Parts: sequence; structure tokens; C-alpha cells
Amino acid sequence: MDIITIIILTGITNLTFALYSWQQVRNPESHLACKDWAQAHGVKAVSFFIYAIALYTFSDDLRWFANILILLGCWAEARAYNKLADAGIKLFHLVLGFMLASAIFSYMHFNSAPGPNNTMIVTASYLIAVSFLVNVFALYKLTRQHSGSVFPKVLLIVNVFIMMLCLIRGTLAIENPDYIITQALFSNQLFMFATFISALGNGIGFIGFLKERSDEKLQMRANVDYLTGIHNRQHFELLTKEKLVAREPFTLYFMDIDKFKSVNDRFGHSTGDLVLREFSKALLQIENRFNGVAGRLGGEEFGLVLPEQTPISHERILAELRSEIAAQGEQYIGEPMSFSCGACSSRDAGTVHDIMRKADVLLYKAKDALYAGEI
Ligand SMILES: Nc1nc2c(ncn2[C@@H]2O[C@H](COP(=O)(O)OP(=O)(O)OP(=O)(O)O)[C@@H](O)[C@H]2O)c(=O)[nH]1
Repeated sequence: MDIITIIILTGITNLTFALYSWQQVRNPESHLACKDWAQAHGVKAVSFFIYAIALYTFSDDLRWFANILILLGCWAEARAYNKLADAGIKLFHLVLGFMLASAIFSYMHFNSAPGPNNTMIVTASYLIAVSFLVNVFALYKLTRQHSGSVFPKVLLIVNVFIMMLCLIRGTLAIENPDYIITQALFSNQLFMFATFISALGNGIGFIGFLKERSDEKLQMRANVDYLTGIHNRQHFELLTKEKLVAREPFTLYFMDIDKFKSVNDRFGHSTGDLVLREFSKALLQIENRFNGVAGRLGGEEFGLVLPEQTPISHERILAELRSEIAAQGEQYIGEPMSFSCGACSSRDAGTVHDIMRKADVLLYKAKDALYAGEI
């Protein structure tokens, strides 16, 4: 395959991934870096197409322009990876990097022999390697942040590979003055092929990472109650079912905050929301301390699953929770608050729904008793 075909293929690959990433910008779950990455690869795609035309027409000016665009694409890509990893490199430094690289490249281009030549191969290779070094720095941080994901590692390997390739190519060109004449064709073909592979690797790594992250966020949304951050009803039921299937004996508590409507009516919904969030925090602490499951089942209704064996008795845990909500009531509405509770052991019913139904019946008995003034 001749070099111009490989360059065009590389351009098409960059363009395809750029369009996909650009389309993801509208996805509310996508990362902010999506837009920068799409722009960078759009610029790279254009630069490869211009480069192909430059080689075809033997135009030095077009070759210079294509190289400046390649540098711009590379530094824009560094910006995207920096944003993705929150690596802390300032935009100013990236712009400065691009300006310096363009200035050095332009100076060398206009002061060297016309046509592709040894000096320009060395200059372009080293200058591109610098921007890949920035990518490597940001991607190394990304791999540390997401050690469980394979995609940052793919991106890191691809970027180390292309950076090394640039350095080797530049060094070969320095050490061999005949490089351009004897090896250029083969070496450039190999180099462009490697650039094509790296475009593929970068695309697959980045898009794969984006998809993985947005799936994780969607999963979170599906499992977590939006207001309080604890499990929603569906996930609470699923986790409870897992305990039941694993035959881990437990008791399920159904809790309902008393007279919550009057909190909303007298102090406003934002205070009501605050109470719900604070109560959820207390439940979450219990979940973590006792390997339980806490969830918001509806408005001001909550579920708590506690393993049968806990270091302190369930009565004490519930008493702690009661004094916690009483104190929260004092703090937020100036009077103690309370909740009513119904309970059912996993030994007393066969399915999660049966357990919840039985606990619910007992909860409403407790409510009736509360209103009847019996407790
Ligand atoms: N602030 C806030 N209020 C909510 C939310 N979800 C449900 N509610 C309110 O919770 C209140 C529940 O009222 P009720 O079912 O009468 O319960 P209650 O006033 O606690 O009465 P009892 O349960 O019988 O003690 C309603 O006013 C709902 O508007 C929420 O997300 N935020």
C-alpha cells in the first residue's frame, strides 16, 4: 500500500472517531473532554487529508500547513486527555507548547532544503513526540484513577508506542544522512502505518472509556435514589433478595417518618428534603457499620436490612436511629421527630415481597397505634 493511501486511511479513521465523539457531546452522561477530543481528531483528520494532497502535488507550502495542523491536532488531543484525567496542566501551557512547536517547525521548514528532507523528518518527529509525552503524563494519571478499567491502559500503551516511534524515527534520521534517500520510502510507510494503528488505538481506547463511564453513570442512576444518594427501592429489593438467596438470615425494617407532611407544610419542601437527606445519611452509616442494606422506598418511607448477627442488638441500633432523627428534628424544625417501624425476619417469609409486605402491615399497625395515642 503506498504512503498516500495509508495517510488517507489514517485521516478517515480520525474523522470517523471525531464524528462519533462529537455526536456523544449531546449525551448528558458523556465527559466534557468529548468535545475537545472530537475537535482534536477532526483537526488531525483534515491535516492528514491535506498532507496527502501535499505529497501528491509535491507542494512544500501545503506540507508545511498540514504539519502545523498535525501539531495543532496533537496539542488539542493533549488538552483532551489532560481534561479527561484532570491532570492539572494549564491551557496556557498547552497553547504555549503548540506555539513554540509551530515556530520551531516553521523556522526549520523555511530554512531547509525544499521537498521532504532529513532535517524536517527529525524536526517533525521530535516536536510531535513532545505532545505525546504530555498525553502519556495525563494518561498515566488516568490509569491510576481508573485502575479497574482496561481502556486507560490501552490509551497509555498506544501513546507510549507512538511517542517512542517518533523518537526512533527522528534519531534514525539524525544518525543516517542517507536516510531520506535510502530508507525514506519504507520507513515512512512503516511510520504512517503505525500512525494509522495509533489512530485506531486512540479511538478505540477513548470511545471505549467514554462508553464504560456513561454505562457506570447510568447504572448509578438506575440504582440510587436521586435525592438522598442511598439505594432506591428497586436496588434495595435486589440486594435484599441476594441476601435471601445467599441464606444470610436478616431482619428487614420498614420505617416511615411520622407527620412528615406537616414538616413540608410548615417549613417548606426544602427543609423536608434536608430531613430526608440527613435521615438517609444516618441509615447509610448503619448500612456501612453493620453490613446492612439501606434504601429509600418512597416519599418518607425507608427500608433497612440488618444481618441477624450484629455486634450490638438491633434494638440498640434502632434506638440510636431514633435519637438521631429526634436530634435532627430539633436542629432543623425546632422539635423532635420520630419514625414508625415494622419488622419481619427472613425466617418468617419465603420471598422478599412477602417479607416487605409483612413488615409493611406491622408498620401501619404502629402508625395506627401512634394516632390512637397508644404509644
Ligand atoms: N420534601 C419532600 N417531601 C416529600 C418527598 N416525597 C414525598 N414527600 C411528602 O411526604 C409527605 C407524606 O405525607 P403523608 O403520606 O401524609 O405522611 P405523613 O405526613 O408523614 O403522615 P404519617 O406517615 O401518617 O405520619 C407528603 O406531603 C409528600 O408531599 C420528597 O422527596 N421531598
